[in-house]
Amino acid sequence: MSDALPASRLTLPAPAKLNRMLHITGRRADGYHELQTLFQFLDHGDTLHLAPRDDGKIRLTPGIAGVAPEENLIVRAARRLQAESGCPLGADIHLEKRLPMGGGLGGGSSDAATTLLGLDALWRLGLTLERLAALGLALGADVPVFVHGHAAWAEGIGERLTPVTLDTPWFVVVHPGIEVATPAVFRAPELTRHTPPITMARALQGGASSWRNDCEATVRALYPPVAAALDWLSERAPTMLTGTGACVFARLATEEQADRLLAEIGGRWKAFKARGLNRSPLHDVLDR
Ligand SMILES: C[C@](O)(CO)[C@H](O)COP(=O)(O)OP(=O)(O)OC[C@H]1O[C@@H](n2ccc(N)nc2=O)[C@H](O)[C@@H]1O
Ligand SMILES: Nc1ncnc2c1ncn2[C@@H]1O[C@H](COP(=O)(O)OP(=O)(O)OP(=O)(O)O)[C@@H](O)[C@H]1O
Repeated sequence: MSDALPASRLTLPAPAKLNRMLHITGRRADGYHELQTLFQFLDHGDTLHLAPRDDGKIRLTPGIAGVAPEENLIVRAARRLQAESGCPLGADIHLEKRLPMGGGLGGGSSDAATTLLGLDALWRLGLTLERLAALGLALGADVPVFVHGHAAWAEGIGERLTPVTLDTPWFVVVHPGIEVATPAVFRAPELTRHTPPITMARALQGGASSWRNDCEATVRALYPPVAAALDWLSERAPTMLTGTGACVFARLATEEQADRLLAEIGGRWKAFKARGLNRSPLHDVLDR
């Protein structure tokens, strides 16, 4: 690391993810659930602007309503990176938030991963993706896939990753207007926790029409607005829940079909269209 303050500043994407399928295969002694899931990125997400500071302070603007600065995953990621590397530099970080919170789109995890990779570059630390992913895992189960930046088959709690290449359809993502608390879904007694593990080859061979999300029945029961959005969209295109919700996504073959569906949704819900991506746009920008 050089002594001089690096002059550069970076504008970086923090893309959303979808869980194209999600099975719950068990529960560990610490309460965390063993999953098998396929992660894919979207060409839609938050944007972070990062600039180094020479006084070691981490300043985030604007804050997120309801999230204290020291709890914000961006600030926590920056502090962990300082602690891990001993770097004396700080950062000014400006967040353009587009992804709904508690949406199952991994917004907070993606913001954390973009912070780790962005500050590693700005502070010229040269940490490996493996080390950054290990740092990130302590912040959230979904951080490692955003750090590695490739669509993946994930096992464990989401940290054992194998890169995959999935179909890249268009999606219409609908936010049913409520926030789902991930811990509440994982605490629910009726959640199915014993789907027999399958091989990655079998999951991929079945293809999109065979994929499902084990959280769906529980989320439907706990959050009727999610059930309503799933029912309405399913009549128009193959539709699934991402993560533990609240967002649901319809799969379309063409952008025109996505536009038609968005038009039909009108003002009923907040919704956006996006294309599935097998490589994170963050890694395209940073060329990692
Ligand atoms: C379900 C997924 O959306 C799939 O992508 C994610 O694994 C959830 O990731 P996340 O929102 O980053 O969740 P975390 O902040 O790691 O965990 C929130 C809470 O959900 C529960 N949790 C989460 C992940 C997991 N594999 N098992 C769990 O039981 C735990 O009670 C945990 O305290
Ligand atoms: N930078 C951040 N962006 C969003 N949420 C944050 C951030 N920092 C902390 N949080 C907290 O994390 C919680 C989960 O946010 P997030 O957007 O990651 O949910 P999610 O899309 O459901 O994620 P997942 O798919 O990983 O379950 C929020 O409710 C909020 O309290």
